[in-house]
Amino acid sequence: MRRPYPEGVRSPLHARAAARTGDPMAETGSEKIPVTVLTGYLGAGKTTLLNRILSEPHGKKYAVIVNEFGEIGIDNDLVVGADEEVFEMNNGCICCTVRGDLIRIIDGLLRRKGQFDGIIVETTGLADPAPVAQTFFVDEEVGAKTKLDAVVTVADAKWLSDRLKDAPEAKNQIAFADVILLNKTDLVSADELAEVEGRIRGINPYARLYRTQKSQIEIEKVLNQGAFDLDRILALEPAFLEEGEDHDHDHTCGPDCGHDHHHHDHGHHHDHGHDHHHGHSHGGLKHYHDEEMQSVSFSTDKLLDPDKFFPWVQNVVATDGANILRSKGILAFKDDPDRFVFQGVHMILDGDHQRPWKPDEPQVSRIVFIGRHLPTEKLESGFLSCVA
Ligand SMILES: Nc1nc2c(ncn2[C@@H]2O[C@H](COP(=O)(O)OP(=O)(O)OP(=O)(O)O)[C@@H](O)[C@H]2O)c(=O)[nH]1
Repeated sequence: MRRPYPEGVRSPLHARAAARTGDPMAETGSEKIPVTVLTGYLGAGKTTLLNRILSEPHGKKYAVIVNEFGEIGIDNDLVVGADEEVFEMNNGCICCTVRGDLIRIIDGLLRRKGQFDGIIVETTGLADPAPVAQTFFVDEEVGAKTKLDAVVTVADAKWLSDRLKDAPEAKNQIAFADVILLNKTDLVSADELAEVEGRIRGINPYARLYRTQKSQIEIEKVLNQGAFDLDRILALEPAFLEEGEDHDHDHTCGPDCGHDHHHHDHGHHHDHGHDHHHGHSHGGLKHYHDEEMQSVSFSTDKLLDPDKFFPWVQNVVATDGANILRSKGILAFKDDPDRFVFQGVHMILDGDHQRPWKPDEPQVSRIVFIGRHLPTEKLESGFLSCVA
């Protein structure tokens, strides 16, 4: 049975935080099939990367799902690897039909469980990755058996800067990424490369970034990244935050440009308007922005109250979800020995217990929002008001 979020999200998410019994494997989702979403603007080098992954002697079997936009199936013919099964989604409308297609294909794959180790979804260069990524949160059956491992974005070192000016999808693809391949480095000078890297960092300071030619990269840096494991991403943060801000005045789409507005939940309004805690004494506020796209993160070493946190974060995404592309967090709740990790795409949230906090590990809660026009101070004071 499928239950579309968001009305369902309240109980499952909260219930999972509360439930301390049951099968621990199911709780952590460690048996779920990892899904890698491969994105990047037209011609950036996605298929090149996919072929590279599939050609390596990794001894694993991946199912590949190719999403094309208004084209006749070409990409699937370009994908190598006779052993791999390639499924094609070919629909005009990225926003709605693709999700249905994707769910249907994955459902079919799951019925043949055990035959593959991972799923790779190559999206069209014109796709906003949000609806694809959301599928893994929205659909209950798909979400129960698969987990979004990472969004991997291939960026064209030569053309990305231009596309950031005129193609909102290109910006979203960067903003969504957990891993970025800055590809085609052979086509630009060292200065140009530094410039485009700065622009990428202006949009997304958290992703792991690799400079590549012909999408050449070790497979371990792309697959099985565990996007849920924010440690790594957040560990990188301070250095990136010091690289300076990138002020460009590109116009990108407004809050209404998202392609997933058909399931918004507008039923709640925000009431966390307090503006105290502007000081950063709790580990504080960090932000980085390029005029429109921002990343803000907060942390606290005080334990959180789940009964405060979940209503708050659900209210935040219900209110500002159109502007929040991604949210991620590692949380330490009172009376809970486990780390709770969550991530969201726009107004859809998902989360689970991950593993026990280690004895010597500081129980610091960290949360990141990536998006446009973020109400930074409101977010910070709201987050800090969730302290138990
Ligand atoms: N010079 C240069 N060319 C590259 C590099 N990587 C890929 N290419 C070429 O760029 C072209 C596009 O690569 P693809 O891998 O098909 O790109 P894609 O992102 O799958 O393209 P779409 O399917 O159109 O979205 C091909 O001709 C590649 O050979 C690189 O690092 N340097």
